[in-house]
Amino acid sequence: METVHVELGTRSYDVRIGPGLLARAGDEITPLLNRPRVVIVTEENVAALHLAALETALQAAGIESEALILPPGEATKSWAHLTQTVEWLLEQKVERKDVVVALGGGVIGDLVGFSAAILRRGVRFVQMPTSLLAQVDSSVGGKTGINSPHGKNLVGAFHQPSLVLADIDVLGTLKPRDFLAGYGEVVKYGGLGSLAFFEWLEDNGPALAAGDVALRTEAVRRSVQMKADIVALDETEQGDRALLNLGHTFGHALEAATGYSDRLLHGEGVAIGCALAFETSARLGLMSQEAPSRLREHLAKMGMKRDLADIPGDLPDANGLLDLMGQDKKVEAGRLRFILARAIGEAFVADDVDLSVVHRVLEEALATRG
Ligand SMILES: NC(=O)c1ccc[n+]([C@@H]2O[C@H](COP(=O)([O-])OP(=O)(O)OC[C@H]3O[C@@H](n4cnc5c(N)ncnc54)[C@H](O)[C@@H]3O)[C@@H](O)[C@H]2O)c1
Ligand SMILES: O=C(O)C(=O)C[C@@H](O)[C@H](O)[C@H](O)COP(=O)(O)O
Ligand SMILES: [Zn+2]
Repeated sequence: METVHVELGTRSYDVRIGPGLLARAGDEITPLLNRPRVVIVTEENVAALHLAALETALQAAGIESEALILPPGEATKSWAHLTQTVEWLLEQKVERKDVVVALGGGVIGDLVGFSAAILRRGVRFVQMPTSLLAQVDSSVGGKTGINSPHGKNLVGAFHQPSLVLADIDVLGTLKPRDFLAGYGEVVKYGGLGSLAFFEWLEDNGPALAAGDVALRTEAVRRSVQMKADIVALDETEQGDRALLNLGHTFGHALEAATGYSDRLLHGEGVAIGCALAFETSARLGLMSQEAPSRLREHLAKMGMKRDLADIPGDLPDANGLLDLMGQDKKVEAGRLRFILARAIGEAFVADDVDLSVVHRVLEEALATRG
């Protein structure tokens, strides 16, 4: 088993990564408990596949548990399900010193983390990420929240988990589309901070997607280590944490444009968004045209969405997409900021981007949709 430590002073915690962690959950969680009881929040798909195993593991360690099972999908990151979750936690008489377990993908992790942040002004929670996306990204770093009709993740809080248990075996039950969406965030790490990691993915991506547990563990470990290093330096995104947003200014606008639906999953939006951010960087003369082409080539080899043409149904025009970007949390004094790059692995936060260039990139990308 691998452990990545997230160093945040009194809010520090470990991320454990490896096969068989679900079965060890009781032993891992016991040291955190004030009494031998936890509450679990999960969703239907994950509950059907993995909740019984978790409950058995907790029972074996003498820990009682109750579970709330929510509907799956991005629409669950909503005011309605936040209310439902918080009211259920209160009904369960969850105390300040108790621990809430979030068992699921990024949707459950974000919703439950935010519920824990506001319940009795803050209770501890453990992330048990079950999707690739949640293991490499959303379970680590403490960004929690829900979506608003105005945009993605617009209501939330920074609330760090007390422990993250990433069981690599549970990735085996993911649908290929969900696995590849998570892979979009993995590629993002290479794109933002490490050409060496990107090259490793070019070599190992297909075997990793095919199910190799050692390669999956290594991809999760390296991604989480990169995120932990950035978060330790800038927990609340005053500066360089924004690099983790590579691809998201575009991606979040596309998710809003597609109604947070199955038309476009978050990780798919991120992959397309990374390609658009690289394309914009190349048009601005910051990087060679070879970089966006190489990124797209890798996404194509993995069988992933990489262009606006890969999104089914209608999309707004370039102005409409730029409008949606106006709700991005990186906006300062009314000005959009983008994560651009000088090369693969060399991203930076750009404050003064010529929006006519972004507009042209979007128009040309939209034109390929026929
Ligand atoms: N907080 C952060 O830092 C952060 C980072 C990245 C993404 N996010 C958020 O995460 C969300 C996306 O996360 P996601 O891609 O995990 O979505 P998700 O939680 O909807 O999971 C994707 C799909 O996989 C299914 N699933 C999950 N685990 C499974 C398993 N082991 N076996 C079979 N099916 C399984 C789910 O039921 C769902 O249908 C978005 O809302 C995004 O904004 C947050
Ligand atoms: O942890 C971060 O910081 C990230 O930006 C990670 C992203 O992958 C994630 O999607 C995050 O929720 C986006 O943040 P937001 O602040 O743009 O909502
Ligand atoms: Zn993301």
